[in-house]
Amino acid sequence: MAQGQVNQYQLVSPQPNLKRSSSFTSTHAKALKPFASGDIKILLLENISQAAIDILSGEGYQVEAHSKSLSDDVLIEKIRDVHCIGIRSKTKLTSKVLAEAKKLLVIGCFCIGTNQVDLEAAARQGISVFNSPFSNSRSVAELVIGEIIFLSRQLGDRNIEMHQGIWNKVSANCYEIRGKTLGIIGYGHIGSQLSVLAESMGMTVYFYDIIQIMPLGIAKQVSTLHELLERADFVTLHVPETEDTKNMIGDAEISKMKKGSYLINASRGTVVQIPALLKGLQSEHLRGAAIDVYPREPRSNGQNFNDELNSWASELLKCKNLILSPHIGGSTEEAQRMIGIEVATALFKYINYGTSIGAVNFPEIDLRAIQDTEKNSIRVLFAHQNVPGVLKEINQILADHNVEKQHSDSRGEIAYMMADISDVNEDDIRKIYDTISSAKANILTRITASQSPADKIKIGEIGFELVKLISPAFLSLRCT
Ligand SMILES: NC(=O)c1ccc[n+]([C@@H]2O[C@H](COP(=O)([O-])OP(=O)(O)OC[C@H]3O[C@@H](n4cnc5c(N)ncnc54)[C@H](O)[C@@H]3O)[C@@H](O)[C@H]2O)c1
Ligand SMILES: O=C(O)[C@H](O)COP(=O)(O)O
Repeated sequence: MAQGQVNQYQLVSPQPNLKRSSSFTSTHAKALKPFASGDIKILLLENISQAAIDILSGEGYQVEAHSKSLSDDVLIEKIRDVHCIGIRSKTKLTSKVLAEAKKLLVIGCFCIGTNQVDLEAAARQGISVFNSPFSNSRSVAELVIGEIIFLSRQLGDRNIEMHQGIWNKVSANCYEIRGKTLGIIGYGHIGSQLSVLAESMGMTVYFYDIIQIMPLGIAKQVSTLHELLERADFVTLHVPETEDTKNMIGDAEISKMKKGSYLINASRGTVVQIPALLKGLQSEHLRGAAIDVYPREPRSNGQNFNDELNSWASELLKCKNLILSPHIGGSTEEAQRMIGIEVATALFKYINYGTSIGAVNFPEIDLRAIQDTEKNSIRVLFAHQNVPGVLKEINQILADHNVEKQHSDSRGEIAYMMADISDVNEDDIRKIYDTISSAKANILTRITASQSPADKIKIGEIGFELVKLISPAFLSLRCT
């Protein structure tokens, strides 16, 4: 083991739903794979912040970072070999791609949206998924405020004209935003921040959400989407992509909007039907629109966005007072750094200690840190099918040992148990691992060091205790 690496050992059991290579699955002994932090491979795509790379490299992992997303073929090739993948909104982790991810333990979405990942398929394979639920909310809210002013003053068009050398000083159909009504669809992290900013600029705010939410400031919740559309001068969308929000805004909704109103979409490209938007702008029913997200988006910078938008792209580009931006709502230095730190921290805590707090598809559990009194301690992490009798079976195995602490929870079809066991020797580790990982309901069994008081040197020491427990033969079985 290279000097400076954290001595972290993880014994990863085969996942019954996946076809592991025969050498991996033939015997439990062969499946038992102690490995160090330096064996953990992390693939980061889509220009994830240096802050994340620093944290993950600092943990001793092998980090491969790419500035763009990968084609499906290359993604499948690469995902086969990694324990963790970090993505943003472009990379689609479908069940087909995940089926190839035999070693994958965890996915980090370095953004808010998680619609690009098949969350259920991931959970079924024992792969937990983390995101950053609010680190870019402020950036999106500020962008939308800017767009409201830009649209109201036709600033986008004046800017294009000036770049073409055209002086066109107009006040017709240019307005202050003070006293106008903002309609927010989706009053979550972004929608509610926006509400406060808009009110501070003299706007009246109404919002529509599927759940009852306490309004901030003097904003008012309305009970139907149509009511919101009829009231607002500006309609802005801040909903996640779900079955309900797909095609949420079409011809019928745009015709309900006030004549001369504006539409803003910085949520997901599937929420607004572009042909309907086009019709609204061409007929001048809408006085303008700002769009940050598209049904299909290019994979990397420099790619032609027209090709991606297909048939209606050229018509859209002819529209007046239409601001198009390349999905930059959350793209600020501040947001990317905060997201990098937040998600990378969740990833290493999951990899090292199994902590699943904040996971979006997995039961969320953690245990208090290991105490000095807990000598030669291991943490057993057991993701399993949520069926009756499993814990009884597992606790019969653990009953022979000193269980310092234990926590178990379920989420849908998946359950997850974490237990810290002290005073174990090499035979105990092997036996615990073999018996738990061969339980019928097993999805993924891991054995790792317990969490020390957030102190890497201490974790190293715990790992070092395990080095002494695990035979050299075990140590030579490394990640393949
Ligand atoms: N353009 C960007 O760069 C960018 C950046 C961040 C987030 N986003 C998108 O914005 C979305 C919202 O972000 P957030 O942090 O505010 O999410 P959030 O989960 O905090 O809030 C979403 C709100 O939408 C509501 N909602 C869900 N379905 C609805 C429906 N059918 N009708 C009305 N309301 C509904 C929810 O109840 C919730 O209050 C994200 O899911 C993401 O897709 C885009
Ligand atoms: O879901 C999000 O946070 C936004 O859509 C931003 O996505 P991005 O990180 O790909 O810019």
